[in-house]
Amino acid sequence: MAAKPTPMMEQYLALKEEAGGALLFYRMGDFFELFFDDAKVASRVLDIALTSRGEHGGEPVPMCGVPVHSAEGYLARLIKGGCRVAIAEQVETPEEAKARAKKDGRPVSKALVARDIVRFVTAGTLTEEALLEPRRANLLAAICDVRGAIGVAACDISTGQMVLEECAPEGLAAALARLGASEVVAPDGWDAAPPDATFRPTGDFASDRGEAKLKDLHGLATLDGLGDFSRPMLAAAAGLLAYLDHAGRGTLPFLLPPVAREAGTHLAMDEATRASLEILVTQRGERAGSLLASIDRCVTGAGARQLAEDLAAPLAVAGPIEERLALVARLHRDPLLRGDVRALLRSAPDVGRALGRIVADRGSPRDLGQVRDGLAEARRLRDLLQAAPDRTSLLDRLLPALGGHGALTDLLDRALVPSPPTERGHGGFIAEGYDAALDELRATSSNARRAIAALEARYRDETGIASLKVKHNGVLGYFIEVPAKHADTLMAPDSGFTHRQTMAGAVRFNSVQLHEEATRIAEAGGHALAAEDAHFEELVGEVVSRREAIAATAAALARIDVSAGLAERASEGDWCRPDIVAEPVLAIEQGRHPVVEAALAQAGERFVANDCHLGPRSRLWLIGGPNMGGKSTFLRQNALILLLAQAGSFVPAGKATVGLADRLFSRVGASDNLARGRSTFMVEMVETAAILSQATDKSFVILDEVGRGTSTYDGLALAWAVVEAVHETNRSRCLFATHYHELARLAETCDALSLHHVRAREWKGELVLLHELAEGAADRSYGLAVARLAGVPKQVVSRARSVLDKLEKGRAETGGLAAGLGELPLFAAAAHADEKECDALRDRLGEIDADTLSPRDALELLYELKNLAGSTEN
Ligand SMILES: Nc1ncnc2c1ncn2[C@@H]1O[C@H](COP(=O)(O)OP(=O)(O)OP(=O)(O)O)[C@@H](O)[C@H]1O
Repeated sequence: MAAKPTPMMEQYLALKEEAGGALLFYRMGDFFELFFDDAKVASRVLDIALTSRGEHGGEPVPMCGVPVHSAEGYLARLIKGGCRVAIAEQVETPEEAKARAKKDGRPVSKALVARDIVRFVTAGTLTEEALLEPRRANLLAAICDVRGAIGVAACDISTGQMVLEECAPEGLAAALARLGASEVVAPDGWDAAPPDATFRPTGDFASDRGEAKLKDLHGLATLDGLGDFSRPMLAAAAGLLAYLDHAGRGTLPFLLPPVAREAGTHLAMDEATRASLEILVTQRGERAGSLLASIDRCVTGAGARQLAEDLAAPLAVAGPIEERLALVARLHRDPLLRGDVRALLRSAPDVGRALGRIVADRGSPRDLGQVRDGLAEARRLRDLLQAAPDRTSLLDRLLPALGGHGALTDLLDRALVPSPPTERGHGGFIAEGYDAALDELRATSSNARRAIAALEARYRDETGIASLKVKHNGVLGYFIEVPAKHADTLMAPDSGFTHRQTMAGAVRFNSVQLHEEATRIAEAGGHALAAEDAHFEELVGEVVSRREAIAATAAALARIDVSAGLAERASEGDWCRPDIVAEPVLAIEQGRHPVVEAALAQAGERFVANDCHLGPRSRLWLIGGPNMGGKSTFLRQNALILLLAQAGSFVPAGKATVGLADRLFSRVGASDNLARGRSTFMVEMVETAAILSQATDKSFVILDEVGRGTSTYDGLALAWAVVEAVHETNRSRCLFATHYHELARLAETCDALSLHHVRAREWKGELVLLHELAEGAADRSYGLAVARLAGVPKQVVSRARSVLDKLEKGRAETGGLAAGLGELPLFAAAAHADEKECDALRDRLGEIDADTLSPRDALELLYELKNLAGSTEN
């Protein structure tokens, strides 16, 4: 029979049950211990030793532990490793536990300290400076379905921002891709949720609870003043708030009033487009090499976070884009002002995140210091900008938010030392002169310290022992120490010293005077600590009461940093301000790809700028040319230019006119893509299907070698049909790169399609890629020349040459791959023809009176119908 679990094990198991899927950090003295499977997971993720302790059910219990004082670093690694952690703290002292046991009549010696889970630490609920990346937002999102409409609530509890939105079920993946949340919460058993979501009870996602909770949180009678929130939005908000409440064990973090995100105000991009354009991270998941990394010149973490948000969700409305552009232009024109602004911002701490910690009750004296310094810097920035001529409308709106904190900064200035510590418990952060009583207590301590120093000198004199020292440690407090050989003098009964401890080479003593002085220090120290603690609470209260105004200041600082950073980037790279227009055009002169250009510059090479002119009469460009010729680069650079323009940035071009797009699509051919579980060709087709069903005449689409993941004939046929569909039905602006020369014949039937190619030359047998775009179809592929360039052995290339000669001869004789396509009706006509055949089938079916058919007639009819349908099969 297994032994009964110990009381401690019982307590552990109950807490573990409460922790559910989270690892349980069980506080034991100076350590957080983990047991059973939790210990195995943690020892693997943290690479720490797995030991065991006692037995449970006859088996040794696996265990590992981390010291409390360095727990943050371990937590960070566990969270990065995809774990969630429940922190179980001791919630009473051993003395209290004993007293409780005594009261209940239990043996005092076995009294167990009560423990409770005080917090769940999860990827989306972090506020600690050490656990957060300064330049990345940390979002928590909650999603749910209310009668077919999806509600999405997202917040960044490190800064308090909260956004609610609604979308169609098909839009959920794109919304989540845009948010890039660290953690997603969804109702139990909802299969449309991402599999790695945190699932919570369905009852948490009730819209009326969401509404009531938000009103309560912000002290409002109605939410109408904040925006128009739909039921799905409020249901998602309810799920989000319930999860935060659960994670914080009843304490909600800092949340600003929610903002409703309106549909149609932003440029829509799906997950595949984001991935292929490498906007925030590259396809390998790294920031270096992304668009963001190549344009981020922000000098503050908050600015970098805002820039990432701007790039993830560019705008689709001209007014706000122009406002952002005007501010970038103002700072671009004036390098001196820009330099001053950036210098001020550089020394501003992260006010938003410090505020987030303070409001969440996890703030430190250092956080108060950061709020003080950040607000002071904001005021200086306001003074600087207010004195500058030609302020833009955005700046005029931001300036008031930079000031208005005079009373608070004065208070913090007077109250805090210049660099307050991160530890609140040791005091030392309240400035001298702020509180006379505190100063007195400190004076008492330092007088006593001086008295102790004087005692040391006196005792040396009196005993004649020059090596006598007064020391201090955590266990004994103050004591007198002499080398063992002199101990006898102090051991004498009338010496005035009392023996405390004998060490290897030294002996320790106490004296009445020393004890008195030490007590004075301890008492004064204790009172001083209590006084500082009370001041800390008051100051926190002051900051909390102004939290919305402080958050507005933090947001204004971030926006100005983004604008100044973009202006800096524009002047570094000679970028231009784009003209934003409503018509569906994209006219780029001397456009460049910011990431490729920077990479080439590092290698000492020059990027060849190219023009792009898409408009109603020429909205689809078919681009051919050799491998490595620069087709993909050209496609992407134009997509990025449009994206940057709509995010309110200058663009890497000599001149740019950008017609606002509602959606941006980017697809790369199958083999360029990383395998994602499905066959690469399947992925390509799924993504192409999404474009054909969603792109509009306001969208911009780049398609790179669609169809190359399958056989030549299938690939060509698909590419042909896709180009026709985009041209005839979607009517989007589109750049289409292809290796199929045969597609050039589409120019004969599609009037808004034009042919282009990237230029190359063979010179003295070598291939020279000019990376220059020219009009007209590509003359040949240069595939073999590229293969030679890449180092394919000579014999293989020359063998390929003879195979190619044969193939080309065959093509000349038969008319090639596209022979016969001349007679093919246009896409729209073909689609119509399909409908007709389908209708014939329907008509015939309609004529049938099933009740009167004999079995023989039925069989014949089946053959007839099959025949009819046969003409539509392929
Ligand atoms: N405009 C340019 N100026 C200078 N170098 C360029 C330019 N465009 C591309 N390149 C260089 O050529 C390389 C290949 O470009 P890219 O991938 O765009 O070619 P591609 O035509 O799409 O090739 P493939 O058909 O093989 O996919 C780039 O990595 C870059 O180094």
